[in-house]
Amino acid sequence: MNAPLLSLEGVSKTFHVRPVLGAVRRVDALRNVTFSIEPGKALALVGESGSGKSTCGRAVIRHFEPSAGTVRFRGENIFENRTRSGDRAYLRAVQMVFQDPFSSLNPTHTIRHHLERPLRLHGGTADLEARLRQTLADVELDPDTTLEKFPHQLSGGQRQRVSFARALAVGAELIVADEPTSMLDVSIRKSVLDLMRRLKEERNIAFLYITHDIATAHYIAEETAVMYAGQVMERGPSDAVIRNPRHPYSRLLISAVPDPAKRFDDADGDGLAFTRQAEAVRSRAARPISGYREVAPDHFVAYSDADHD
Ligand SMILES: Nc1ncnc2c1ncn2[C@@H]1O[C@H](COP(=O)(O)OP(=O)(O)OP(=O)(O)O)[C@@H](O)[C@H]1O
Repeated sequence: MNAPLLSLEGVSKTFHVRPVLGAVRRVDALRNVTFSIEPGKALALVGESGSGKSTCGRAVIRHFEPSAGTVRFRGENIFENRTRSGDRAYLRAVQMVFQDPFSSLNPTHTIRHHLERPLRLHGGTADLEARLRQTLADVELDPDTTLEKFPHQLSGGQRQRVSFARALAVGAELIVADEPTSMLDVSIRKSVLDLMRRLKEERNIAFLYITHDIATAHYIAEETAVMYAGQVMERGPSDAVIRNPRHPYSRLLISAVPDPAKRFDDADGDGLAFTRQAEAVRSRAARPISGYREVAPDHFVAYSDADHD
């Protein structure tokens, strides 16, 4: 196994929500999250809404400091010994691509403007025009028809490609892609995933791929981690986790994929029984995890001491 590019060790994040009325509410958005990603590889974080996926991505881009645990990039704790030049280097090396490319593109600027600045910061002004055109070509956009356009003149898929081009322009080594295809037409999702695969293979870029679409996790990521209530329930090779999920919660999540062969213990098609069973699985999965069992090489499944109660 190569040295990881990114590793999270026991990362937790607690938010304290202060409503206008009533007591402060504690939200344990991340609880003891551990995983790592090697250069040029992808890990998919899958889970339903509110499971903590985006919080995890935001910790990696240093949007906030975890309440506990460490995040390391190339072995260095990203929250320790910070310097201005180190911060700048990290900001370039770790880029985020969001669900809605509109939110990160300025509507009043052309695509040329969006890419020129990062390219200049990263590699100076030499051959700027050629690098600009190459960067667009790298994300399969035609420089002649794209450079002078404004974001609203592009399709959703093209805009998302511009987001990836910006990450390339600054020399990203890790891209945190938070639901990058969920706002796109189904017909073009695959082409954006294909682009991500190509960036991995040809540019050695690593991905933390955040999604609730487990089928796409399999397509892009060597490893998959299933999250629920801020905890990783199961992680391992995507094939193993998706085709042979071992944690009851992973089975429940995967049963939601429209594949009749994978229904969650619902042989008689009894919807109510399924709902009851699902609730029981969720409430057990929300208990604090005590540790992980390695059920197959690099395939870890959470257990809780409370399960024996
Ligand atoms: N800034 C914040 N303040 C308070 N609570 C927060 C904050 N950010 C996230 N949370 C809470 O943390 C939990 C995890 O949220 P998170 O957005 O990480 O989940 P998610 O799996 O990415 O969900 P989604 O797919 O809907 O984005 C949720 O209960 C959310 O309400």
